[in-house]
Amino acid sequence: MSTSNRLTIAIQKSGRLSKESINLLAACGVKFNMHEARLMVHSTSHPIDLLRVRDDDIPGLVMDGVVDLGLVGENVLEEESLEREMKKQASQYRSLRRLDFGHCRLSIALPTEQTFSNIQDLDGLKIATTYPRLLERYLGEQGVKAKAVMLTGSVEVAPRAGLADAVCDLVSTGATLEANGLREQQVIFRSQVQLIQRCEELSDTKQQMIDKLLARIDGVQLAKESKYIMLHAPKNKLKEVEDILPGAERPTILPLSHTDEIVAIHVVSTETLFWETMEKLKALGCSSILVLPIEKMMG
Ligand SMILES: Nc1ncnc2c1ncn2[C@@H]1O[C@H](COP(=O)(O)OP(=O)(O)OP(=O)(O)O)[C@@H](O)[C@H]1O
Ligand SMILES: O=P(O)(O)OC[C@H]1O[C@H](OP(=O)(O)OP(=O)(O)O)[C@H](O)[C@@H]1O
Ligand SMILES: [Mg+2]
Repeated sequence: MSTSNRLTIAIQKSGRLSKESINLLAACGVKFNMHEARLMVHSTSHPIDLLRVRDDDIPGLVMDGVVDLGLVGENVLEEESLEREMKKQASQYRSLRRLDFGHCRLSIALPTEQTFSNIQDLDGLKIATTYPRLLERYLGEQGVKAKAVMLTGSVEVAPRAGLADAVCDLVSTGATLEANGLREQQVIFRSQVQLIQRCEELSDTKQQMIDKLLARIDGVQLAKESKYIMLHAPKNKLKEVEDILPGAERPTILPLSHTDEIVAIHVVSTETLFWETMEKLKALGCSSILVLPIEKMMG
């Protein structure tokens, strides 16, 4: 695989990260004809192949140099790194970008009725988790002597099933913990998706493709954070308007037909335009205030 000039990217086959991984590539202009059953998918627009696997396998595939790139949560990435370091296996990779999806945290949770005042209360407990290395590292740092019990799924039922006293699992909204009578007590790791690359030098062709992809990813991320703001403003209030517009250091000012008193202002802003600011603009005499999403950006 690594000798060909086709770039290989490992993504999660089906789960929390699948859709957004595909969407990110699509937003970068890399197109695929997805078929649920196909584990290897060739891009129809670029010499890029997708390998659709379980997310747990992605860090290892990159670290072993089987694929060139991988999109994976930092929780899985760090767990695999620690595991491999312990076993003295290859654990190197290059972090290319942190991406704005798959945000979650790894937290220790106890049954709601159980009291918890500080981390030492975990001493002597059994904690069920899919991330034993991350948990053991945290407990070690805190000097807590608790036991990690490895479960690959349904971690939240462990206390009720009598398998453990507590859990250490991924949390986003907290709904899963609540539904299982558990209360989040301590965050031990915060995670989002990373794009990673294997360490060995790649051919110039592949590296150029990656560099181009990264520039596009940056453009997509920037566009996601930015808004295009348009409004009509009284010419004699321009200074006040510019002062309250977020990120409006160099706005475009355009004349309007049939009037010398009003101009159009266009500005790209990476900050949120809050309702309060829009109301202030209106009070200054501005009108036709539009806030539009941006699809792509390049500096
Ligand atoms: N509730 C959540 N909100 C946001 N991101 C999450 C959430 N839960 C998990 N994630 C992130 O998404 C990744 C994949 O989660 P998912 O539940 O799909 O994994 P999985 O069940 O282990 O799937 P697989 O079958 O691929 O092993 C997690 O490793 C984490 O990085
Ligand atoms: O705090 P919440 O918003 O409830 O999210 C947390 C849940 O999300 C993840 O599971 P997922 O729903 O992806 O299913 P899985 O465990 O079956 O993979 C995670 O393993 C938790 O169980
Ligand atoms: Mg998994």
